[in-house]
Order: sequence, then structure tokens, then C-alpha cells
Amino acid sequence: MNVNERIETLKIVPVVVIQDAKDAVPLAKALTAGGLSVAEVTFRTDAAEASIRAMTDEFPDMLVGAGTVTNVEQAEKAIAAGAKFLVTAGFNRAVTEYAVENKLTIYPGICTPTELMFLLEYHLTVAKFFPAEQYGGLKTIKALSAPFPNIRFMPTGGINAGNVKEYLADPKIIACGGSWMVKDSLVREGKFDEIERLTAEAVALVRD
Ligand SMILES: O=C(O)C(=O)C[C@H](O)[C@H](O)COP(=O)(O)O
Repeated sequence: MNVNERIETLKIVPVVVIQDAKDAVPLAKALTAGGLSVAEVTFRTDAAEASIRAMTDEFPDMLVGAGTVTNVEQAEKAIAAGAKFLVTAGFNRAVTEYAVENKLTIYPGICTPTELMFLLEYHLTVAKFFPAEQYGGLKTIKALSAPFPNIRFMPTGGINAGNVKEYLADPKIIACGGSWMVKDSLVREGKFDEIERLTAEAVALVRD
């Protein structure tokens, strides 16, 4: 299976913020035990690179990607550390070109038709739709799908246990990103049992 197929099977991509790389392995363990062997580790903190490396070393089968990538240097660091995919919050031409040239999976962030059209230039077919709820959620995705039927979406931002099923019912949606099972405070406070419980709950919710 390629990365898109794995993400589509998993249905949910936990978006994580790790302040201290020592939390990376316990977090990966909790997500995996909860049934979600995938994480988007955001480059919002300095611990991202070391966290990706620790997670992929300890859990080589886990699908670990890098999120909030804002420049090529971060993308290179993420890939060298073992990241299997890149995510950007908004469309970044340099990062997208780097990914395409190196045949890496990238989900560029978009929320307008204009931004979506940048994907077409690179023959990409899956966009992160961010911030999903704030930019009209499913209604906007359906509207964007009309002129761009070949594009699929990974909505992220404001998705939770209450609305994830509604998103996933739409065939245009490959998976949903979200932090509701991995809130920053739970990671900071080392509440990995709670993360595992919330992850298992999320998995059960979206099981067919
Ligand atoms: O950091 C990034 O690159 C982002 O795009 C932001 C995250 O995707 C959202 O913070 C997740 O959204 P919530 O589930 O509402 O917390």
C-alpha cells in the first residue's frame, strides 16, 4: 500500500505537538495501542525532528509524517529523520516542488479554489483542507469538488468525535486530521493512558 492508501485505511491522522522528544515514544506507543499507527508530528516545536526519529526507530511500521512544514530545510530534516509524508498548513511552492521532485508524499494545505489550482500544476490529487470547520467544512468541500472532481481531501481543524463520521461518509475525503485524542495538555502531562483510551474510542467510532 502507498501512503495515500494507508491513510485512507486508517481514516484518522492524529496531529501531534511534542514539546519534549522524550514524549515521542510513549505517545507512539499509546497511538499504536489505541489502533492508530499513524501521526503527523508538527514542526511547531523544536522537538519535531528528534521525535520523528525516535518514533520511526522504535515503531518502524508506524506511518509517521511531518506537519506544519514551512520550508525545505524542515522537509529535508523530517525525511532524513524517517518521515513518510509531509503536510503543510497552507500551500508552499518550494516545499511542494521539493516533495514532487523527490517523489515524496505531500498534502499541501488549501482552503480556496485558487490554492487548490496550485495542486493541479504539480499533478497532486490530495489536499489538506485547513482549517476545515472554520472554512465551511463539508459544504465547502462539496462545492470545491464540483469543478475539481479529481481532487480528494484530508480535512483538518475543528474535527472531533462529534463530526468525524459525517466527514468520512463523503467519498471525497481520504481521512480526517485532528488533535482531539492527542491534546497538547495530555502529552505535556504524560497522560498516555488517556491518549490510548481516546484513540481507541476514535477508532471504534469510525469502524465500518
Ligand atoms: O499545525 C498544523 O500544520 C495545522 O494545520 C494545524 C493542525 O492541523 C490543527 O491544529 C489540528 O486541528 P485541531 O484538531 O482543530 O486541533
